Amino acid sequence: MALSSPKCPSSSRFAPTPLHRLASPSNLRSQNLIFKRLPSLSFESPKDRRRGGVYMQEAATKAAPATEETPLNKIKDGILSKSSHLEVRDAVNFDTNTKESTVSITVVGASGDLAKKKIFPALFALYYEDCLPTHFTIFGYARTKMTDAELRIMVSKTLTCRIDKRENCNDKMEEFLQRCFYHSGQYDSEENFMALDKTLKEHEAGKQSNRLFYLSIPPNIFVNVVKCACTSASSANGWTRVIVEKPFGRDSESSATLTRSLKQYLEEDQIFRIDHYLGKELVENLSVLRFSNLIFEPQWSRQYIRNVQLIFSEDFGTEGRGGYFDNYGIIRDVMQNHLLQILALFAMETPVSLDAEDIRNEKVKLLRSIRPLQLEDVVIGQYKSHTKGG
Ligand SMILES: NC(=O)C1=CN([C@@H]2O[C@H](COP(=O)(O)OP(=O)(O)OC[C@H]3O[C@@H](n4cnc5c(N)ncnc54)[C@H](OP(=O)(O)O)[C@@H]3O)[C@@H](O)[C@H]2O)C=CC1
Ligand SMILES: O=C1O[C@H](COP(=O)(O)O)[C@@H](O)[C@H](O)[C@H]1O
Repeated sequence: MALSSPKCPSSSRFAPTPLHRLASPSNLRSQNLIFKRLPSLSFESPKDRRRGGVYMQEAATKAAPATEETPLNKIKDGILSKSSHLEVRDAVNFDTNTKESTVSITVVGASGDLAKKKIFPALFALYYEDCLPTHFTIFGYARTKMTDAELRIMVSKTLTCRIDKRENCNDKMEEFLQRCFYHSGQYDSEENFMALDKTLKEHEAGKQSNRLFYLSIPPNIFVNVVKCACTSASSANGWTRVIVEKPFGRDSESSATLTRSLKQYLEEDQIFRIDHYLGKELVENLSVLRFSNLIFEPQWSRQYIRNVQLIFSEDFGTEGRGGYFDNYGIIRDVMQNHLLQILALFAMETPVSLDAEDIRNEKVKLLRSIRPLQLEDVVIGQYKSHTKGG
C-alpha cells in the first residue's frame, strides 16, 4: 500500500504519520483531532493555590475563524456547481493509475452534530497538513436527503484553518470540499450499502481500495451499520476499518456484548475506538508536561501535590442532546471515558516508552490500584433549566 506521505510533519506535536495507520487512535491523536474547549485541570483549588498548589486554568486553543475568508461564493461558483461525481472527479484530476491505492472515508451519520463539529474539520486538518493520501475521497452517509452541494455547504461552515493560519487556506478548503460527496441511505439496508459500494468503486477507479467507515451515529445502530458495511460495502482488495465513537456500551457487560457483535463482522485490528478527548491539546501536552519538564517531573508526586481536581464544565446548554443525556446520562457520557482517561494520564507511572501499548499498560496498572468508588463517596446533582449561559 503506497500510503505514506513524505510531507507529514514529524515534530513531536505532529508525530510521523504512516498513512497505512490512517485510522489508528495514536494517529488521530497526533493530528490533534479535537480542539475546542479544554477541561480545567487543577492540582489544587484556586483557594489552595495560596498554600503552594499549582492551578492550571482553561487553555483553549483558538481556532483561526475561517468565516471571514471562507470563499463560500467562490466555492459555490466552483465545485458546488458541479453535479455528478464523475464530473467532479475529473475536475480534481483524480489519477486513474491503477497501481496506486485509494482511501475512501465514509462518515456514517454525516448529517449529525459530531460529524459537523468535529469529524469534517478534523479530516480537513489532516488534508491541510498533507496527511491524507493522494487519492482519497470522503463520503457522508445518512438518512437525510442531501445533495453533494448541500453537504459541502454544511461542511464548509465548520471548517477552520485552526492549526496555523496560512495564505492558501481557502484554496485548500475548496480542494478538500471537492473530495466530499454525499450518499443517502438507511443504516440497516444492505441494498443502500450496495449502492454506496457502487459509488465508491466509481471513485476508486480500479485502484486498490482501502475503506474507512467512521460511525458518527447513536450506538444502538452501530452493529446494523457494521453488518451492512462489511457485507455490502467492504473493500474487495484493500483494508476495511471502522472507527467507533464512544460510548461503547452502558457498562462492562454491554460493552463486551457490543465488541462481540462487532467481531462477527470485523477482526479486532479493524476496529478503532476513539476517545476524542485524548486529541485535545492540553491532554496531549500532559505527558510532555509531566515527563519532559524538569521542574514538574521530580515534583509530580503525592509528596508535593496535596489535591488534584479534574473539572469538566461547558458554557452552553443541552443543545438537542437532552434525549441522549436522559437515556444515557452525563456520568456514562463523559466520566468513564474522557475524564478517566485524563485521570489515568495524569496519575500513571512513567511508561517504558510512549508507544500506545506501554502507555495503556501503565494506565491499567493505575486503574487497578484505585480504590473503587462507593455511593457514599459521590455527590450527584441535577441540572435545572435556565435561560442564561446554559
Ligand atoms: N456530539 C459530540 O460532540 C460527540 C458525540 N459523540 C458520539 O458520537 C455519536 C454521534 O453523535 P452526534 O452526531 O452528536 O449524534 P446525532 O444525534 O447528531 O446523530 C448523528 C446522526 O445519526 C442519525 N440518527 C440520530 N438518531 C438516530 C436514531 N435514533 N436512529 C437512527 N439514526 C439516527 C441522524 O442522521 P439521519 O437522520 O440523517 O440519518 C443524525 O444526524 C454518538 O454515539 C455520540 O455519543 C462522541 C463524542 C462527542
Ligand atoms: O463526548 C462528549 O464530549 C463533548 C465535550 O467535548 P468537546 O471536545 O466538545 O469539549 C460533550 O459536549 C458531549 O456531550 C459529549 O458527548
